[in-house]
Amino acid sequence: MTINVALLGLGTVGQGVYETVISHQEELYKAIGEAVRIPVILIKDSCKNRKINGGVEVTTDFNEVLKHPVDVVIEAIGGCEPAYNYLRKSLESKLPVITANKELLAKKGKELKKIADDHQTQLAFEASVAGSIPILHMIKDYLKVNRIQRVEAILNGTSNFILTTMREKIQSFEQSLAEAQRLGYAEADPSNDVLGWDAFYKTMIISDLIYNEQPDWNDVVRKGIDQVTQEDILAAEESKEKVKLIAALSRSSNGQIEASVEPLRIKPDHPLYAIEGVNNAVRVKTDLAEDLVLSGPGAGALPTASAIIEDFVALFKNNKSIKNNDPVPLGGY
Ligand SMILES: NC(=O)C1=CN([C@@H]2O[C@H](COP(=O)(O)OP(=O)(O)OC[C@H]3O[C@@H](n4cnc5c(N)ncnc54)[C@H](OP(=O)(O)O)[C@@H]3O)[C@@H](O)[C@H]2O)C=CC1
Ligand SMILES: N[C@@H](CC=O)C(=O)O
Repeated sequence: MTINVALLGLGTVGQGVYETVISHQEELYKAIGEAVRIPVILIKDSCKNRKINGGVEVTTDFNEVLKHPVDVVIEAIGGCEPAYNYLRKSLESKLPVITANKELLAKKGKELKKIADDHQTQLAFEASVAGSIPILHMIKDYLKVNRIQRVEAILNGTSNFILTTMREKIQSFEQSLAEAQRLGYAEADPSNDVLGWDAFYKTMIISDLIYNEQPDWNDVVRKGIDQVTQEDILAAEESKEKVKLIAALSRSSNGQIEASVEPLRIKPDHPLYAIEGVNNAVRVKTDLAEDLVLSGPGAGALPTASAIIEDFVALFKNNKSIKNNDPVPLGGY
Protein backbone atom coordinates (compact mmCIF):
# COMPACT_ATOMS: atom_id res chain seq x y z
CA MET A 1 0.00 0.00 0.00
CA THR A 2 1.06 3.61 -0.55
CA ILE A 3 0.20 6.83 1.25
CA ASN A 4 -0.17 9.69 -1.22
CA VAL A 5 0.82 13.16 -0.04
CA ALA A 6 -0.28 16.46 -1.58
CA LEU A 7 2.49 18.98 -0.95
CA LEU A 8 1.49 22.66 -0.96
CA GLY A 9 4.60 24.80 -1.47
CA LEU A 10 8.06 23.87 -2.73
CA GLY A 11 10.23 26.56 -1.13
CA THR A 12 12.69 25.97 1.72
CA VAL A 13 10.34 23.79 3.77
CA GLY A 14 8.47 22.11 0.90
CA GLN A 15 11.75 21.10 -0.76
CA GLY A 16 12.99 19.76 2.60
CA VAL A 17 9.85 17.64 2.95
CA TYR A 18 10.08 16.40 -0.64
CA GLU A 19 13.72 15.36 -0.20
CA THR A 20 13.07 13.74 3.19
CA VAL A 21 10.25 11.63 1.81
CA ILE A 22 12.68 10.31 -0.83
CA SER A 23 15.73 9.92 1.42
CA HIS A 24 13.83 8.35 4.36
CA GLN A 25 11.54 5.86 2.56
CA GLU A 26 13.00 2.99 4.56
CA GLU A 27 12.47 4.65 7.94
CA LEU A 28 8.98 5.75 6.90
CA TYR A 29 8.09 2.23 5.85
CA LYS A 30 9.37 0.82 9.12
CA ALA A 31 7.40 3.42 11.08
CA ILE A 32 4.06 3.19 9.29
CA GLY A 33 4.18 0.06 7.18
CA GLU A 34 3.43 1.89 3.94
CA ALA A 35 5.39 3.43 1.10
CA VAL A 36 4.99 7.21 0.84
CA ARG A 37 4.63 9.12 -2.45
CA ILE A 38 4.13 12.74 -3.41
CA PRO A 39 2.10 12.66 -6.64
CA VAL A 40 1.20 16.37 -6.72
CA ILE A 41 2.84 19.65 -5.63
CA LEU A 42 1.22 23.09 -5.59
CA ILE A 43 3.43 26.09 -6.38
CA LYS A 44 2.84 29.74 -7.35
CA ASP A 45 5.36 30.45 -10.08
CA SER A 46 5.28 27.95 -12.94
CA CYS A 47 8.45 29.47 -14.51
CA LYS A 48 10.85 28.43 -11.70
CA ASN A 49 13.15 25.44 -12.18
CA ARG A 50 12.29 22.64 -9.73
CA LYS A 51 14.56 19.98 -8.26
CA ILE A 52 12.10 17.10 -8.46
CA ASN A 53 11.86 13.72 -10.15
CA GLY A 54 9.50 12.83 -13.00
CA GLY A 55 6.03 11.46 -12.30
CA VAL A 56 4.98 14.36 -10.06
CA GLU A 57 2.32 16.81 -11.24
CA VAL A 58 3.42 20.36 -10.39
CA THR A 59 0.49 22.72 -10.59
CA THR A 60 -0.54 26.29 -9.74
CA ASP A 61 -4.20 25.24 -9.43
CA PHE A 62 -5.36 23.92 -6.04
CA ASN A 63 -8.42 22.29 -7.63
CA GLU A 64 -6.05 19.99 -9.54
CA VAL A 65 -4.48 18.90 -6.23
CA LEU A 66 -7.70 17.47 -4.84
CA LYS A 67 -8.38 15.58 -8.09
CA HIS A 68 -5.53 13.26 -7.07
CA PRO A 69 -6.45 10.42 -4.70
CA VAL A 70 -4.37 11.88 -1.84
CA ASP A 71 -4.43 10.74 1.79
CA VAL A 72 -2.91 13.80 3.50
CA VAL A 73 -2.08 17.42 2.75
CA ILE A 74 1.20 19.02 3.87
CA GLU A 75 1.13 22.83 3.74
CA ALA A 76 4.32 24.87 3.41
CA ILE A 77 3.04 27.97 1.60
CA GLY A 78 2.81 30.42 4.50
CA GLY A 79 0.55 33.42 5.18
CA CYS A 80 -3.21 33.43 5.76
CA GLU A 81 -4.60 33.40 2.26
CA PRO A 82 -4.85 31.33 0.16
CA ALA A 83 -3.44 28.85 2.74
CA TYR A 84 -6.54 29.07 4.97
CA ASN A 85 -8.88 28.40 2.09
CA TYR A 86 -6.82 25.40 0.90
CA LEU A 87 -6.59 23.90 4.39
CA ARG A 88 -10.31 24.41 5.03
CA LYS A 89 -11.19 22.64 1.76
CA SER A 90 -8.77 19.80 2.55
CA LEU A 91 -10.18 19.28 6.06
CA GLU A 92 -13.75 19.47 4.73
CA SER A 93 -12.75 16.66 2.35
CA LYS A 94 -11.78 14.71 5.51
CA LEU A 95 -8.07 14.88 4.61
CA PRO A 96 -5.66 15.23 7.53
CA VAL A 97 -3.50 18.35 7.28
CA ILE A 98 0.06 18.96 8.49
CA THR A 99 1.19 22.57 8.48
CA ALA A 100 4.22 24.71 9.42
CA ASN A 101 2.22 27.94 9.14
CA LYS A 102 2.43 29.79 12.49
CA GLU A 103 0.78 33.00 11.28
CA LEU A 104 -2.28 31.08 10.12
CA LEU A 105 -2.41 28.95 13.29
CA ALA A 106 -2.08 31.97 15.61
CA LYS A 107 -4.90 33.74 13.76
CA LYS A 108 -7.17 30.87 12.74
CA GLY A 109 -5.91 27.78 14.57
CA LYS A 110 -9.08 27.26 16.62
CA GLU A 111 -11.29 27.63 13.56
CA LEU A 112 -9.23 25.08 11.61
CA LYS A 113 -9.18 22.68 14.57
CA LYS A 114 -12.99 22.86 14.75
CA ILE A 115 -13.29 22.15 11.02
CA ALA A 116 -10.97 19.16 11.52
CA ASP A 117 -13.03 17.88 14.47
CA ASP A 118 -16.33 18.43 12.63
CA HIS A 119 -15.02 16.30 9.76
CA GLN A 120 -13.39 13.63 11.96
CA THR A 121 -9.94 14.39 10.67
CA GLN A 122 -6.70 15.84 12.09
CA LEU A 123 -4.70 19.04 12.07
CA ALA A 124 -1.01 18.62 13.01
CA PHE A 125 1.37 21.56 13.42
CA GLU A 126 4.53 20.67 15.39
CA ALA A 127 6.68 22.42 12.73
CA SER A 128 4.97 25.74 13.37
CA VAL A 129 6.83 26.34 16.66
CA ALA A 130 10.60 26.11 17.21
CA GLY A 131 11.48 24.12 14.06
CA SER A 132 12.84 20.70 14.94
CA ILE A 133 12.11 20.87 18.69
CA PRO A 134 9.11 18.67 19.66
CA ILE A 135 7.82 21.25 22.12
CA LEU A 136 4.13 21.02 21.19
CA HIS A 137 4.15 17.25 21.59
CA MET A 138 5.88 17.63 24.94
CA ILE A 139 3.23 20.06 26.17
CA LYS A 140 0.23 18.26 24.66
CA ASP A 141 1.13 14.59 24.99
CA TYR A 142 3.63 14.41 27.82
CA LEU A 143 2.98 17.14 30.42
CA LYS A 144 -0.56 16.06 31.26
CA VAL A 145 -0.35 16.26 35.05
CA ASN A 146 2.40 18.83 35.59
CA ARG A 147 1.11 22.37 36.08
CA ILE A 148 2.98 24.60 33.66
CA GLN A 149 3.93 27.80 35.47
CA ARG A 150 5.98 29.65 32.89
CA VAL A 151 7.46 29.31 29.43
CA GLU A 152 10.54 31.25 28.35
CA ALA A 153 11.93 30.71 24.90
CA ILE A 154 14.01 31.70 21.94
CA LEU A 155 11.53 31.06 19.14
CA ASN A 156 12.91 32.86 16.10
CA GLY A 157 15.92 31.31 14.41
CA THR A 158 16.53 34.30 12.14
CA SER A 159 16.73 36.78 15.04
CA ASN A 160 18.99 34.52 17.09
CA PHE A 161 21.20 33.96 14.05
CA ILE A 162 21.44 37.71 13.41
CA LEU A 163 22.24 38.54 17.06
CA THR A 164 24.88 35.78 17.16
CA THR A 165 26.63 36.78 13.93
CA MET A 166 26.51 40.49 14.85
CA ARG A 167 28.32 39.59 18.08
CA GLU A 168 30.71 36.87 16.90
CA LYS A 169 31.68 38.25 13.48
CA ILE A 170 31.12 41.94 14.29
CA GLN A 171 28.92 41.83 11.18
CA SER A 172 26.19 44.40 10.39
CA PHE A 173 22.49 43.72 10.92
CA GLU A 174 21.90 43.93 7.15
CA GLN A 175 24.70 41.46 6.29
CA SER A 176 23.49 39.04 8.97
CA LEU A 177 19.88 39.24 7.75
CA ALA A 178 20.99 38.65 4.15
CA GLU A 179 22.86 35.52 5.32
CA ALA A 180 19.78 34.27 7.21
CA GLN A 181 17.70 34.78 4.05
CA ARG A 182 20.25 32.95 1.89
CA LEU A 183 20.20 30.00 4.33
CA GLY A 184 16.38 29.81 4.12
CA TYR A 185 15.76 30.77 7.77
CA ALA A 186 13.87 34.02 7.23
CA GLU A 187 10.19 34.36 6.36
CA ALA A 188 9.15 35.43 2.83
CA ASP A 189 8.69 38.85 4.44
CA PRO A 190 11.63 39.02 6.91
CA SER A 191 10.03 41.89 8.83
CA ASN A 192 7.94 39.13 10.46
CA ASP A 193 11.19 37.83 11.96
CA VAL A 194 12.98 41.03 12.89
CA LEU A 195 9.91 42.86 14.25
CA GLY A 196 9.07 39.96 16.55
CA TRP A 197 5.84 38.86 14.82
CA ASP A 198 7.07 35.34 14.09
CA ALA A 199 8.01 34.72 17.76
CA PHE A 200 4.72 36.38 18.78
CA TYR A 201 2.65 33.98 16.60
CA LYS A 202 4.54 31.00 18.02
CA THR A 203 3.91 32.24 21.57
CA MET A 204 0.17 32.49 20.79
CA ILE A 205 0.16 28.88 19.52
CA ILE A 206 1.80 27.72 22.76
CA SER A 207 -0.75 29.76 24.73
CA ASP A 208 -3.64 28.07 22.88
CA LEU A 209 -2.13 24.71 23.71
CA ILE A 210 -1.49 25.34 27.41
CA TYR A 211 -4.41 27.60 28.35
CA ASN A 212 -6.82 26.89 25.48
CA GLU A 213 -6.87 30.63 24.84
CA GLN A 214 -4.62 33.52 23.91
CA PRO A 215 -4.03 36.79 25.74
CA ASP A 216 -5.54 39.93 24.24
CA TRP A 217 -3.01 40.74 21.51
CA ASN A 218 -3.12 44.43 22.49
CA ASP A 219 -1.80 43.54 25.96
CA VAL A 220 1.24 41.64 24.65
CA VAL A 221 4.57 43.47 24.52
CA ARG A 222 6.01 42.69 21.08
CA LYS A 223 9.39 44.09 20.16
CA GLY A 224 11.81 42.74 17.59
CA ILE A 225 15.56 42.99 17.17
CA ASP A 226 15.38 45.78 14.58
CA GLN A 227 16.38 48.42 17.14
CA VAL A 228 19.25 46.39 18.64
CA THR A 229 22.57 47.98 17.69
CA GLN A 230 26.09 46.62 17.56
CA GLU A 231 26.81 48.95 20.51
CA ASP A 232 24.01 47.30 22.56
CA ILE A 233 25.45 43.86 21.83
CA LEU A 234 29.02 44.85 22.68
CA ALA A 235 27.93 46.68 25.85
CA ALA A 236 26.13 43.52 26.99
CA GLU A 237 29.23 41.46 26.18
CA GLU A 238 31.39 43.74 28.34
CA SER A 239 29.16 42.75 31.27
CA LYS A 240 29.41 39.08 30.18
CA GLU A 241 25.76 39.22 29.07
CA LYS A 242 24.10 38.45 25.73
CA VAL A 243 21.16 40.08 23.99
CA LYS A 244 18.49 37.50 23.07
CA LEU A 245 14.96 37.80 21.71
CA ILE A 246 13.01 36.23 24.57
CA ALA A 247 9.38 35.11 24.42
CA ALA A 248 7.68 34.64 27.80
CA LEU A 249 4.28 33.24 28.72
CA SER A 250 2.60 32.69 32.08
CA ARG A 251 -0.70 33.15 33.91
CA SER A 252 -0.78 35.72 36.70
CA SER A 253 -2.39 35.10 40.09
CA ASN A 254 -5.56 36.89 38.90
CA GLY A 255 -5.91 34.44 36.00
CA GLN A 256 -4.71 36.80 33.25
CA ILE A 257 -2.44 35.30 30.60
CA GLU A 258 0.71 37.40 30.31
CA ALA A 259 2.94 37.22 27.26
CA SER A 260 5.82 39.20 25.82
CA VAL A 261 8.39 39.04 23.04
CA GLU A 262 11.34 41.40 23.43
CA PRO A 263 15.14 41.60 23.25
CA LEU A 264 16.60 41.19 26.74
CA ARG A 265 20.10 41.01 28.24
CA ILE A 266 20.63 37.64 29.91
CA LYS A 267 23.41 36.43 32.18
CA PRO A 268 25.64 33.34 31.72
CA ASP A 269 23.64 31.32 34.27
CA HIS A 270 20.42 31.72 32.24
CA PRO A 271 19.49 28.44 30.44
CA LEU A 272 19.00 30.32 27.14
CA TYR A 273 22.41 32.08 27.28
CA ALA A 274 24.24 29.34 25.36
CA ILE A 275 21.67 29.11 22.54
CA GLU A 276 23.42 30.44 19.45
CA GLY A 277 22.89 30.84 15.71
CA VAL A 278 19.73 29.41 14.21
CA ASN A 279 19.04 27.34 17.32
CA ASN A 280 15.89 27.82 19.38
CA ALA A 281 15.25 26.69 22.94
CA VAL A 282 12.19 26.42 25.12
CA ARG A 283 12.32 26.45 28.91
CA VAL A 284 9.17 25.09 30.56
CA LYS A 285 8.83 25.57 34.32
CA THR A 286 6.39 23.20 35.97
CA ASP A 287 5.43 22.36 39.54
CA LEU A 288 6.67 18.74 39.38
CA ALA A 289 9.37 18.46 36.71
CA GLU A 290 10.67 21.93 37.69
CA ASP A 291 12.85 23.26 34.88
CA LEU A 292 12.80 21.56 31.46
CA VAL A 293 14.84 22.95 28.54
CA LEU A 294 14.62 21.67 24.99
CA SER A 295 16.87 23.06 22.25
CA GLY A 296 17.64 22.48 18.58
CA PRO A 297 17.58 24.12 15.16
CA GLY A 298 14.60 26.47 14.93
CA ALA A 299 14.55 26.98 11.17
CA GLY A 300 15.88 25.54 7.92
CA ALA A 301 14.78 22.95 5.40
CA LEU A 302 15.61 19.65 7.08
CA PRO A 303 14.98 20.57 10.75
CA THR A 304 11.51 21.80 9.76
CA ALA A 305 10.94 18.76 7.55
CA SER A 306 11.87 16.66 10.58
CA ALA A 307 8.95 18.05 12.60
CA ILE A 308 6.58 17.65 9.64
CA ILE A 309 7.61 14.07 8.92
CA GLU A 310 7.31 13.07 12.60
CA ASP A 311 3.79 14.56 12.62
CA PHE A 312 3.11 12.50 9.49
CA VAL A 313 4.26 9.32 11.23
CA ALA A 314 2.14 10.13 14.30
CA LEU A 315 -0.91 10.41 12.02
CA PHE A 316 -0.31 7.19 10.10
CA LYS A 317 1.53 4.88 12.52
CA ASN A 318 -1.67 3.13 13.53
CA ASN A 319 -1.97 1.85 9.95
CA LYS A 320 1.14 -0.21 10.61
CA SER A 321 0.58 -3.85 9.81
CA ILE A 322 4.10 -5.14 9.11
CA LYS A 323 7.12 -6.22 11.08
CA ASN A 324 10.09 -3.89 11.48
CA ASN A 325 12.48 -6.08 9.52
CA ASP A 326 10.27 -6.40 6.42
CA PRO A 327 12.09 -5.04 3.35
CA VAL A 328 10.92 -1.72 1.91
CA PRO A 329 8.91 -2.45 -1.27
CA LEU A 330 10.51 -1.12 -4.45
CA GLY A 331 8.70 1.44 -6.54
CA GLY A 332 7.57 3.83 -3.81
CA TYR A 333 9.42 6.35 -5.91
N1 LIG B 1 11.91 28.51 6.42
C1 LIG B 1 11.88 27.94 7.61
O1 LIG B 1 12.92 27.61 8.20
C2 LIG B 1 10.58 27.66 8.27
C3 LIG B 1 9.38 28.03 7.72
N2 LIG B 1 8.20 27.73 8.35
C4 LIG B 1 6.94 28.05 7.72
O2 LIG B 1 6.78 27.22 6.58
C5 LIG B 1 6.04 27.89 5.57
C6 LIG B 1 6.86 27.94 4.29
O3 LIG B 1 8.07 28.63 4.55
P1 LIG B 1 9.26 28.61 3.50
O4 LIG B 1 9.41 27.29 2.88
O5 LIG B 1 10.42 29.21 4.19
O6 LIG B 1 8.72 29.65 2.42
P2 LIG B 1 9.23 29.87 0.92
O7 LIG B 1 8.91 31.28 0.59
O8 LIG B 1 10.61 29.40 0.77
O9 LIG B 1 8.29 28.89 0.06
C7 LIG B 1 6.93 29.09 -0.10
C8 LIG B 1 6.40 28.14 -1.15
O10 LIG B 1 5.00 28.32 -1.23
C9 LIG B 1 4.65 28.60 -2.58
N3 LIG B 1 3.56 29.56 -2.60
C10 LIG B 1 3.55 30.81 -2.07
N4 LIG B 1 2.35 31.40 -2.28
C11 LIG B 1 1.60 30.49 -2.95
C12 LIG B 1 0.29 30.50 -3.48
N5 LIG B 1 -0.50 31.58 -3.37
N6 LIG B 1 -0.16 29.40 -4.12
C13 LIG B 1 0.64 28.32 -4.25
N7 LIG B 1 1.90 28.25 -3.78
C14 LIG B 1 2.37 29.33 -3.14
C15 LIG B 1 5.88 29.19 -3.24
O11 LIG B 1 5.78 28.94 -4.63
P3 LIG B 1 6.95 29.29 -5.68
O12 LIG B 1 8.01 28.27 -5.40
O13 LIG B 1 6.31 29.11 -6.98
O14 LIG B 1 7.38 30.69 -5.36
C16 LIG B 1 6.97 28.38 -2.54
O15 LIG B 1 7.17 27.15 -3.20
C17 LIG B 1 5.70 29.26 6.18
O16 LIG B 1 4.45 29.17 6.83
C18 LIG B 1 6.81 29.46 7.20
O17 LIG B 1 6.43 30.35 8.22
C19 LIG B 1 8.17 27.04 9.54
C20 LIG B 1 9.32 26.65 10.14
C21 LIG B 1 10.62 26.96 9.59
N1 LIG C 1 11.54 32.49 10.03
C1 LIG C 1 11.42 31.52 11.08
C2 LIG C 1 11.38 30.15 10.47
C3 LIG C 1 10.95 29.11 11.42
O1 LIG C 1 9.91 29.16 12.03
C4 LIG C 1 12.58 31.62 12.04
O2 LIG C 1 13.58 32.25 11.67
O3 LIG C 1 12.48 31.09 13.15
